[in-house]
Amino acid sequence: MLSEEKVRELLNPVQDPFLHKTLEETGGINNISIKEEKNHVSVKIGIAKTNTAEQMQMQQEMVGILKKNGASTVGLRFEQLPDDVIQKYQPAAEEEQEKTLMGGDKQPNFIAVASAKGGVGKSTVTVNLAMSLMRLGKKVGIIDADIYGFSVPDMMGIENRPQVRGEKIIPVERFGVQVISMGFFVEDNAPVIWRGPMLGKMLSSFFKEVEWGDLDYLLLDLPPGTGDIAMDVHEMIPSCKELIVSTPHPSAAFVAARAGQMALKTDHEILGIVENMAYYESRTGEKEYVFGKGGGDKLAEALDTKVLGRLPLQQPYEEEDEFSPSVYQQDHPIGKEYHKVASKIVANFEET
Ligand SMILES: Nc1ncnc2c1ncn2[C@@H]1O[C@H](COP(=O)(O)OP(=O)(O)OP(=O)(O)O)[C@@H](O)[C@H]1O
Repeated sequence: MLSEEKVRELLNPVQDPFLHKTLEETGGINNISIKEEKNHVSVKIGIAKTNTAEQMQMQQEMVGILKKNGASTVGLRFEQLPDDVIQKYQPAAEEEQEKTLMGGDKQPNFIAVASAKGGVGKSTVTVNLAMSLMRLGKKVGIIDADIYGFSVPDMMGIENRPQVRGEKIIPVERFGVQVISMGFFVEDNAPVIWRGPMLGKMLSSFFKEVEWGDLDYLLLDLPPGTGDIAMDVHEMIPSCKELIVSTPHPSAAFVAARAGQMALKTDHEILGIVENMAYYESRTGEKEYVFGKGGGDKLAEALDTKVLGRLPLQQPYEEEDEFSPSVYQQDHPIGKEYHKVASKIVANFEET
């Protein structure tokens, strides 16, 4: 016959699946009751998140332990641990989870490139920022997760597909940057109806199943908006910092502010804002503010951050770049502006 002490002793080492601490440490074992005549054990368990697949697994594990040790029937009830307990252990648990995200010892600095709406140049900025970081001597990877259009491979002129080595996917290297795009895995870039959970899974397999090597920076080109995918990223990579791409039109900035607000809410640091299509520079060097002016500054003020760079509308008369029309070389005026943005970003990461 099991005693209350014995039940506690048996369950003490079981781990809270979210906090990665034992139930003994979290104080998660409550109200043990034993009905001797039926040899029935019931326990109330406190864990960080209830009604999850992890809870089911834990339940099976605990029922197994108690039955193996003599209980005929087991009744477990789960409740959420008090907030102060969760807050005490959560940060360490998140760090732990992040450490194992990509398998290796060293985790890269994560940058999520976000925009509130499509077509503002988020992918263009991702690609060029990656190039500039690489030119600063950093090892850089890109995950193109913008399900509304996987534009990174085209922008970088990538025609080959990733190789598979053993169980791992080898990213495509282009101009010294490692690239994985969801577009590599869909037939002819065919539109797919993506749903939040699918996307989250896809992202996490990009972390785990891709042989990234030791990266310094991993840039995520996210779908525009503040939807599920952004939430998934926030949850998976708490240390991820956000770069927001916006256009100079004040109302565009207003929309982008919503994305930024979410980053603030979830404690994500905002690196800053890149204002794209900020002006048009005529042949004579005059700047014309085709899409208005001041949006980036307004947004920066609203989000308590800075405008890291302003990129002009690309001039149509320029000769084709050696790479591809969207990738600027180091000595190109736009390439130089990206270099400045990249340097500020490196400084941000290196001082924190
Ligand atoms: N500064 C610029 N001047 C001229 N054209 C630009 C500029 N920035 C981006 N573009 C063009 O605008 C289009 C959209 O850019 P991009 O794909 O980078 O935006 P996006 O925000 O990632 O869009 P989506 O969310 O729809 O994928 C592309 O054709 C790109 O070449």
